[in-house]
Amino acid sequence: MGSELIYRGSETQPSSDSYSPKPVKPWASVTRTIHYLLREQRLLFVFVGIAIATLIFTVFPTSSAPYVAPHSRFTTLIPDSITYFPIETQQKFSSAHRLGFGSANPTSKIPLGLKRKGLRIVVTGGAGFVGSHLVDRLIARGDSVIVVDNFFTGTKQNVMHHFGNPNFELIRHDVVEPLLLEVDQIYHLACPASPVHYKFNPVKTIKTNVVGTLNMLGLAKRVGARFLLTSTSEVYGDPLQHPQKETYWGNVNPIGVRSCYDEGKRTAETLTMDYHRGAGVEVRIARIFNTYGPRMCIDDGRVVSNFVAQALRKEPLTVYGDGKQTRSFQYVSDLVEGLMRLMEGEHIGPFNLGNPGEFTMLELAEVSIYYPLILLMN
Ligand SMILES: O=c1ccn([C@@H]2O[C@H](COP(=O)(O)OP(=O)(O)O[C@H]3OC[C@@H](O)[C@H](O)[C@H]3O)[C@@H](O)[C@H]2O)c(=O)[nH]1
Repeated sequence: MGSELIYRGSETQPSSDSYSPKPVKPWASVTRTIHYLLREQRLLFVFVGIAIATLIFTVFPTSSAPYVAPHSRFTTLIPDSITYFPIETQQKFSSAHRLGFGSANPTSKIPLGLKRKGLRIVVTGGAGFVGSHLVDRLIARGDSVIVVDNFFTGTKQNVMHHFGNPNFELIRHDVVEPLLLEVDQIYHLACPASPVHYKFNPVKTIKTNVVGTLNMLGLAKRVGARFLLTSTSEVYGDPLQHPQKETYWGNVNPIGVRSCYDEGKRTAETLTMDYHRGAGVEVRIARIFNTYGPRMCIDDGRVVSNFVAQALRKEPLTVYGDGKQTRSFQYVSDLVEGLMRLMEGEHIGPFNLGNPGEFTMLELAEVSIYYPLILLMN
């Protein structure tokens, strides 16, 4: 008897034992669902739910909406060229911007507990006097920095304290040649800035300013990076207004010995604004005034380093002309602070970065006699 209770799967069950339910009418389940929905105003709740969802998605569009440059006066879309990159890269890039991390909107609040995401930043001329101080600050902030420098006026010594840091890379490269790097921001500093250096090879100087800036703007457009041009107070030339405001168009000699730099930077500014208007690149323009500080070469040729070196050597100070020409001077850390704030801020057109006070060269000479003494006492 017991053995008969054991189910033998392989054996065919007698057809008389098999259960055969009544065939289901195909429309029965549909009518049941309709009845269910009509009872207790369930259909009404469904419609109310749909209406609420539609309202939410209309008022707060989701991440599938295309990114619109928040600071652009022309609210242009990020260029299609971002599709050159793998899908993960696109997602990383676009989500970083939408979340407001790093660059998109400095005023947007980062959710509590979420650490600021490090940016990938290229600094052209990053081994130079100003560039190396900027690199120090960016690395300290937690960003990944790629320095691009041809070492014409920059030196490895200025950045060698970062060698071995995984967030730091150094590329020997001249910006007059194109370069493709995947980055979020570009600080474009590469160009000799001291009159002695930029007059050394004027054709190379203007080429660096025009072709070099064109290449870096092309890179910014291609990868959707924000671009900062370091321009100069020299775009005002021999100014007829004091102090110079950004709205002043300047008084520049187009054929003088300084024109390779002055006109080169003016063209670089033009290119920068045209890439913004024409291609939607997010741009910043810093007009940098005379800057001094550590890592300035003693043979830089600019007036501060000349005066300090001469005073240390107890040589007479070389005041050119009548010494009544004026300049405004700023310490390098103030400039770097200004560059970073400008990059993260909203201002798109040119912005003066310099101390508002103006010194004559005669006044500076007096200060310089005492300044080296302070250095020696320390
Ligand atoms: O030994 C010197 C050197 C310079 N000078 C004078 O000091 C003034 C300042 O000259 P600098 O060589 O320091 O440089 P400039 O102020 O002309 O330009 C500098 O500052 C602005 C930056 O954007 C430029 O890139 C940078 O070259 C000039 O009038 C110059 O003739 C001297 O009187 N003696």
